[in-house]
Parts: sequence; structure tokens; C-alpha cells
Amino acid sequence: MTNLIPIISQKEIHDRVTDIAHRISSDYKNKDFVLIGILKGSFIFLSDLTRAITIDHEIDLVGTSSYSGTETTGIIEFTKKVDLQLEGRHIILVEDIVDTGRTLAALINYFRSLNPASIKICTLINKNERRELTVAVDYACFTIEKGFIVGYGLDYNEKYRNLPAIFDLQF
Ligand SMILES: O=P(O)(O)OC[C@H]1O[C@H](OP(=O)(O)OP(=O)(O)O)[C@H](O)[C@@H]1O
Ligand code: HPA
Ligand SMILES: [Mg+2]
Repeated sequence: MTNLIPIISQKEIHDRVTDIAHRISSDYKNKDFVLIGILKGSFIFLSDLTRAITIDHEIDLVGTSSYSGTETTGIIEFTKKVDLQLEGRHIILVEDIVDTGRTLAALINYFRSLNPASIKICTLINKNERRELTVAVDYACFTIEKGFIVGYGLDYNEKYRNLPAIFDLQF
């Protein structure tokens, strides 16, 4: 038996995503920058974030996968690489959640090798309880201590991504 406990409403998500989009719009004024969504989990956050940013930017997507159930396998598989040329450009990696930090640590290594002008991290949820690797998060909509989170793009074994709000999945 699992239970879905509501923790963040659609209105709270909308308000925070709008705030972060405005901060990015101000920080990147007159800069050439690319939002890079990390699939699959970021697809809903990315689509709301990009539409709330008020200045020109481009979008690319990278895919990684490492979770089985609620645990990381520790192996970050790349399921899709980027298409755009990123050398000399400012990039913002857009995540749904930073948990152990392993996915972002692997991605930062990959993106550094492409010689961008800068790399920043934007996440919907920054979750501290299981952090193993230090990741400098530049923009976080929500910081939470613990739980396994689903909805608004986040899944448990590929389910619940379609839920419009954010829930703690309890077992
Ligand atoms: O900080 P970590 O412990 O590495 O966890 C965070 C990563 O795990 C999830 O991806 P997942 O591998 O489940 O792929 P998905 O986005 O397709 O669900 C999530 O979307 C993040 O990318
Ligand atoms: O709490 C989580 N929920 C969904 N996917 C995840 N991937 C890492 N942590 C999580
Ligand atoms: Mg997942």
C-alpha cells in the first residue's frame, strides 16, 4: 500500500517558478544563454520555466537515468546528449530534483568538457537528506529535508509524472 501526501500545491509551484524565472531574466540580461533540461524528470518544470523567462534564450535537452524504485543504482546512463553547440555560451542545467547529487556531478563533468562560458544549476527541489556529493545549487524553487517526492515530472518507476502538484510517496 502506498500513500500520496500532498506537500506543494499547484499555486505554490506556479509562484516559485515565476520568481525563479524573473531572477534568471535579471541575472542573464544581455547574455547568450541556454537552458538545458535534464530528462525525463525536468520536462514539466522546464516547460513552465522557459515560458516565464522574459528574455531571449535557447533550449536543449540531455537525458540521464539512474534510479530503480526509490534508490539510485549509482550508474548514471546517458540516454540523450545535447544537440546545440555550447562552447563559450552560458548554460543553466534544469533539474527536477537534486538528491544524492550523483546525476549532477556526472553532468557537470560532461558539460565542463564542452567548454561553456559558465554553468549554473537550477532545480525545482533541492533535497538534502541523502546528499553524497557536494553540488552548488544556484537556483532552487523548494528545499526539503526528506521523503521520496513524485508529481510535476517526478516519478516512481515511471509513474506519477503527470500529477499537477508535488507529493511525498509513503510506503
Ligand atoms: O541526485 P540524484 O540522486 O542523482 O537524483 C536526482 C536524479 O534522479 C532522477 O532521475 P532518474 O534517474 O530517476 O531519471 P528520470 O529523470 O528519467 O526519472 C531525477 O530526475 C534526477 O535527475
Ligand atoms: O525523491 C525523488 N523522487 C523522484 N525521483 C527522484 N530521483 C531522485 N530522488 C527522487
Ligand atoms: Mg526517475
